[in-house]
Amino acid sequence: MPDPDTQTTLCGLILAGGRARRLGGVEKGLADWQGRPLVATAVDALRPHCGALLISANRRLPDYRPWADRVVSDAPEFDDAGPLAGLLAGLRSAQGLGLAGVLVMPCDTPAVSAGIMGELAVAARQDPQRIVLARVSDRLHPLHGYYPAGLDAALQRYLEQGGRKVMGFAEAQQPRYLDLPIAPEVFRNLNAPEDWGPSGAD
Ligand SMILES: Nc1nc2c(ncn2[C@@H]2O[C@H](COP(=O)(O)OP(=O)(O)OP(=O)(O)O)[C@@H](O)[C@H]2O)c(=O)[nH]1
Repeated sequence: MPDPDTQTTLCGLILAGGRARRLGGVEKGLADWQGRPLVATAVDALRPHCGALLISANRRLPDYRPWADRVVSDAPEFDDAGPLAGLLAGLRSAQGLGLAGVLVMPCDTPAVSAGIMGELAVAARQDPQRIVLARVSDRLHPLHGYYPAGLDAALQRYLEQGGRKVMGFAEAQQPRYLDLPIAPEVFRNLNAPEDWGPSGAD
């Protein structure tokens, strides 16, 4: 019997399309983090598990291109609709590429490693028709998980009806939860200059 872990090709999706208001509008994914653009940390975490890697971005697209196979922008009708708009663009691309679904993470959680995303990838390949969400100490992380490509139509409807909550969408689709035995701080995201330490973000 074929090993399910190797039979399903996933599409990586890094969300970097937000306006980073708490950072004063700096392009967060391109801000320096330990000598590289922050987005590079998410590339490291996703690349080993994915047949194709997408970055969801809405500004400075050429600067993201070296880091991914494709940069995808939000549909104009969902401008400023939040992370779900980026997820929809990713699901549509995965469909176009014939891939099962997207293994997603935001650009701003640099401590989330390839090992952690690998655990989510294994869970996704066991049942590629279902959403998988990371859960750490009872807290859900719906932007770290797996979404089947075939949910694009349902997500489009949710957005058209004004839905903007990632958990609201995900929980309506009977997701699986993957409990990760790690410290909650690992999922800390960078939002404000002080999260970079005394010098702040560039
Ligand atoms: N494609 C896309 N991604 C988004 C959008 N809004 C937020 N994101 C991404 O979703 C993740 C979580 O975003 P937030 O922290 O809520 O928003 P942010 O824009 O990063 O920062 P704030 O404006 O300070 O809240 C980040 O990786 C963002 O880049 C959006 O409208 N489109």
